[in-house]
Amino acid sequence: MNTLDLVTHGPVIPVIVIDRLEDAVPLAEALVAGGVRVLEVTLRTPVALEAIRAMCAVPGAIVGAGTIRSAADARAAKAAGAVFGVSPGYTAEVGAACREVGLPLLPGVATASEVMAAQADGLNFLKFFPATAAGGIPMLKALAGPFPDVVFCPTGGITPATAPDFLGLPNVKVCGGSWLTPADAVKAGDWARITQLAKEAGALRR
Ligand SMILES: O=C(O)C(=O)C[C@H](O)[C@H](O)COP(=O)(O)O
Repeated sequence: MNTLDLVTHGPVIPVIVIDRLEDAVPLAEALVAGGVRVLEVTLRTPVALEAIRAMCAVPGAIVGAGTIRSAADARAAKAAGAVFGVSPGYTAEVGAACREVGLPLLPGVATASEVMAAQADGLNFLKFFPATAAGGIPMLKALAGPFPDVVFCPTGGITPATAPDFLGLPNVKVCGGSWLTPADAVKAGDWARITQLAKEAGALRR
């Protein structure tokens, strides 16, 4: 798989935090039912790898691991069944580990130097993180000049209200965000609400 294939499934990649393993499968099913198949599960919680393993069995789900910060994270994500990895920033170590284990990487960048480092390692589809705090739409427009060959997935601080403006940029093909899986909805097991949020995200135009 090429990470750019991920953009063909819809305009939003949900960023998911799983605290309770038993939420993993119903949450993935709720998102897929709403038409959102590409799922980024952050490695922020102790059950994240087990959650990835469980979610991979959900028909239609395309499960990746977020918060890849080290070679060990890349190896663990691959072993858990993740089909892509997302990192908040980029290091050559993480890039090399992902290549070694065969985990397509969507690496995070926030500056021109980081774009250059990622491109030097052959990566041209990049997460712009933290999108809003790091300059938002003006920054993405500015980066389009020197980097016409880079496609971005802005993530961080994006809302349903601001997503359409990001998605309207020529160098943005998809955006990421946690709003599809509000913590209170997950805690309450309100899967219908998550399916509805997924449907609304899928309808955002780009
Ligand atoms: O753990 C990670 O590496 C991440 O994935 C960071 C997330 O991309 C942002 O936290 C997105 O979160 P929101 O700003 O709530 O949409």
